[in-house]
Amino acid sequence: MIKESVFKSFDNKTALEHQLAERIANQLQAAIDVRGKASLVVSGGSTPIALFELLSHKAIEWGDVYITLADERWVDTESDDSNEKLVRQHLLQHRAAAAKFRGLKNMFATPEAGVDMTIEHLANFPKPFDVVVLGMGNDGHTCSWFPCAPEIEQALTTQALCLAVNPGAAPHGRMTLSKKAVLASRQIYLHIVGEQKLAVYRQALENEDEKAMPIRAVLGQHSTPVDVYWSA
Ligand SMILES: O=C(O)[C@H](O)[C@@H](O)[C@H](O)[C@H](O)COP(=O)(O)O
Repeated sequence: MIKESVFKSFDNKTALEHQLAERIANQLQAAIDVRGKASLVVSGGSTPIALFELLSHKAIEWGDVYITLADERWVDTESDDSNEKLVRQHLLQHRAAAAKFRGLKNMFATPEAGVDMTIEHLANFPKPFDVVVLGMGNDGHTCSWFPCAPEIEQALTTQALCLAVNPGAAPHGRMTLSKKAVLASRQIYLHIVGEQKLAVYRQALENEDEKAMPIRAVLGQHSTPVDVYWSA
C-alpha cells in the first residue's frame, strides 16, 4: 500500500482550477521574491487547458518565470498533437506571455537524436523546479512514463534530466523528463478530473509496482511534496 498524499477534492473542475491556479501563482511569486526567478513545469493533455488560461491572467512577475514541459510528443510544434502548441495557445498569453518558455522538441528527426540538445536547453532553468503540474493517463502513466514503453525502466532509473520514449500503445515518439528530474522539485501537483481517473488513482495506491503504474513513482515517495487535486 502507498501512503496517501495530500488529496484535495472539488465538486467541479472550475473550483479546482481557480484554487490550483491561485496556489501555483503564489508559489511562483514567492520563489521570485526569495530567489529572483521561478520555474514551472507543465503537462500536456486535455486536463490543464482551463488551468493554463486562469494562470495566464495572474498578476505575478512572469518575466522571471521559466516554463517547460514534463513531456512532449515528437511532432512539429505547429501540430495539434504538440504540447508546446497547447502551452503557447493557452498559457503563454496575456500576462504570462512575458514568461521564458523552453519546449522539449528540437530540429532533430527523432527524440533519441534530440535528447542531448533538449537537456542543454534546460541547463539554465532554475532548479530544483519550483512547481511541477502532472496529469495521469488511465493506464497509470504520468509524463511520458508509459507502462507499455520499452524505456520505462530507464525513465524510472536514469540520472539524466530527459530521455526519449517510444510508447507502444500511444501515438508518437516522446521526450520526457525522468523520474529523477521530476522528483527534484519543490512541489508537485497531480491534476486529475473525473471518476475514472479517481479509480485509477485509488488503484495506484494499492501497491508499489512502478513499472505497472508509473504514477506510483510520484505517489510512493514522500521526500517531494505531492498534492493531488481531483474534481468530479
Ligand atoms: O502529453 C501528454 O499526453 C501528457 O503530458 C500526459 O502525461 C498527460 O498528462 C496524461 O496523458 C493525461 O492526459 P489528459 O489530461 O488528456 O487525460
